[in-house]
Amino acid sequence: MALLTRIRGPRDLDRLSPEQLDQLADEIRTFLVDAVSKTGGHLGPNLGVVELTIALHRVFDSPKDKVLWDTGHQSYVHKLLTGRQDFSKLKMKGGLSGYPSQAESEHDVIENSHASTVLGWADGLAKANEVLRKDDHVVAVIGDGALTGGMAWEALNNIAAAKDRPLVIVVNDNERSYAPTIGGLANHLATLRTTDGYERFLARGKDILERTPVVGKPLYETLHGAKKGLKDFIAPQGMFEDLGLKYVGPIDGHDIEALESALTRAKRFGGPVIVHCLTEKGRGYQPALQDEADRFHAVGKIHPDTGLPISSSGADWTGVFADEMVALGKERADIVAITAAMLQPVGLDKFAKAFPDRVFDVGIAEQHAAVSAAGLATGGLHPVFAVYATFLNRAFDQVLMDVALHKCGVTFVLDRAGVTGTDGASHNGMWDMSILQVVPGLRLAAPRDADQVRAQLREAVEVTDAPTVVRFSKGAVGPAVPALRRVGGMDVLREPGADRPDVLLVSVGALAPMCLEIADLLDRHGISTTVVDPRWVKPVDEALAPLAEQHRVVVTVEDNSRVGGVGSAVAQALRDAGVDVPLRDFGIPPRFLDHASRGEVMAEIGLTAPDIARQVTGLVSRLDGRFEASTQAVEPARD
Ligand SMILES: Cc1ncc(C[n+]2csc(CCOP(=O)(O)OP(=O)(O)O)c2C)c(N)n1
Ligand SMILES: CC(=O)[C@@H](O)[C@H](O)COP(=O)(O)O
Ligand SMILES: [Mg+2]
Repeated sequence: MALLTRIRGPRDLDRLSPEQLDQLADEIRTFLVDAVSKTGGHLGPNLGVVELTIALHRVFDSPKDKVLWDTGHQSYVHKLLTGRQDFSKLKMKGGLSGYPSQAESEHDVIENSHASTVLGWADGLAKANEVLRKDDHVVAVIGDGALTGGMAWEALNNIAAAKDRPLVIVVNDNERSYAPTIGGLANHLATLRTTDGYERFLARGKDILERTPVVGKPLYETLHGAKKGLKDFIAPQGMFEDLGLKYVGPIDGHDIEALESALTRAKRFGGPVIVHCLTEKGRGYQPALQDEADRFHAVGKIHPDTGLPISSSGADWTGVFADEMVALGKERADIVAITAAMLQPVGLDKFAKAFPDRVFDVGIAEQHAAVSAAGLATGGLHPVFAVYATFLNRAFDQVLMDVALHKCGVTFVLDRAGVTGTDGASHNGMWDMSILQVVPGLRLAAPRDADQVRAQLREAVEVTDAPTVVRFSKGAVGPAVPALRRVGGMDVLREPGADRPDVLLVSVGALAPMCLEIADLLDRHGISTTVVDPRWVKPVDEALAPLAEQHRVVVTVEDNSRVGGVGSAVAQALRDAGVDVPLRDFGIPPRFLDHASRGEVMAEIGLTAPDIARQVTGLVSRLDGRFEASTQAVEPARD
């Protein structure tokens, strides 16, 4: 790492020779494989942008110039070149974030990790430069996958309209999101990729053309003068230029010299310009290149030599869903699946293999996925849209106005719900149960174990006149949590050992084992507890209020924001039913949570059995005190 360790900031790149730059690129790849194999992280995307990042930081002057990354997962090389080379705790508590982070560096302008936002940011920053008469440059790097998101096109529509507002858009085209990028845009990029376009034609022939005079001028200048007509003659430039954006490319994204030349021209252009760079995801690392599924998009800890995972985790929630979808698909020909560019991560790859004609990858387009699902349902099918909980945030209006208002039978399967931890604030699935509470008719299931995932998915796809949601956690699924009996639609998981129970503990989803542990701890303090799993947390089960009435305190525990979540809904249902039992809701505080392991985050926010048991014990003793105090106060009066 002779060169890399000497790079403290982007300007240290300026003095390196072309040979040294190539050596630096090699060192960076070695560093990435070595570091990320120890911690896990986004290996494939970063291996693909090594030369591009070097070139960007040589041509532009960050942080004066703003370099933005969409989605943000490929910013590791940028981190390495901007003074952050300690990757030993990548994505861990106290270590580097897996995404751009303002707290880490002045070179990180935005903190992003939800895709397709960067062109909007760039548009705003470029407009601010114009209004404030600043000459800083704005550069937005966007992948071919992120470019499938509708927000990117809303931004392009604005960007293209201002011909004199400088903005450099680098399209990092590696032909893949996780899997190969799909759709008309992907096809168009493929055409541009293989076309010997105008730029390339001119660049290749420049020497000859400059030496060839035509009517007193070199042919090169003559051709430049002819511009558009000539371009169309050589190769249609397609939609970027038709939109009004200057197109430069395609450029070999692993050739630093070619990249610098293209970026320098783009920087001088004085208007919006697209620089189309061709890169290879997983470049230089055989295990990644051989991984057809996702080119090591995001790995756990791996053996650096083989790329094999260090430990294979047991059955996970996603896998349970994946298998049940295949079973359902065999039973019902009307069930179809939708993914927003995450076929494998959400477990729909098995369904796709079994029923290739019944799965739709819509690109990184959650809003469109929801509306398209409404169309599929109206057309007579039952769509299951499997998506990470945090990414459904994007499609709230579509769930409300298209799916729910139209009473469409669409099932949303929310993977990675609750605290996910290491991906930081943006990836925790902690808002779904709040935002979805307000959707009329929507029913939401939070299965507590694998059996319940299967059972509740089946119940969900039976619903034909409303949206249904099934949400589950990230990672390994725990052992089955048996029910003792059913009250209404709810499972009683633990009966109180007393005639007059103290606490009704309402457990949400995967937190069932923790709630049983809380009940055991309370038992040791003489507090008797019923633990109930409502299974369907929206609407609140009608049997809950009568059950609550038999207890002295209701406690809800959920891995969702405390604001507007299940606890709030239960409190409202009890009020509506005229049940006056004190309620204490435990959930995630309404703040953005720093990256750390799931366990560390849960401990930090007090979502652990000992923490909750301590607080409930305090609450019950305070109630006891109040009861005794009011008895004492009343007694003298009676005398
Ligand atoms: C709104 C949203 N949906 C889904 C994702 C998950 N996701 C992260 S990266 C990625 C693929 C990005 O592809 P591309 O932009 O081409 O970048 P590459 O990894 O190929 O470099 C997806 C789907 C996300 N981050 N944000
Ligand atoms: C950048 C992004 O949004 C995804 O790549 C995400 O980080 C993957 O998360 P999982 O590792 O939980 O699949
Ligand atoms: Mg890509």
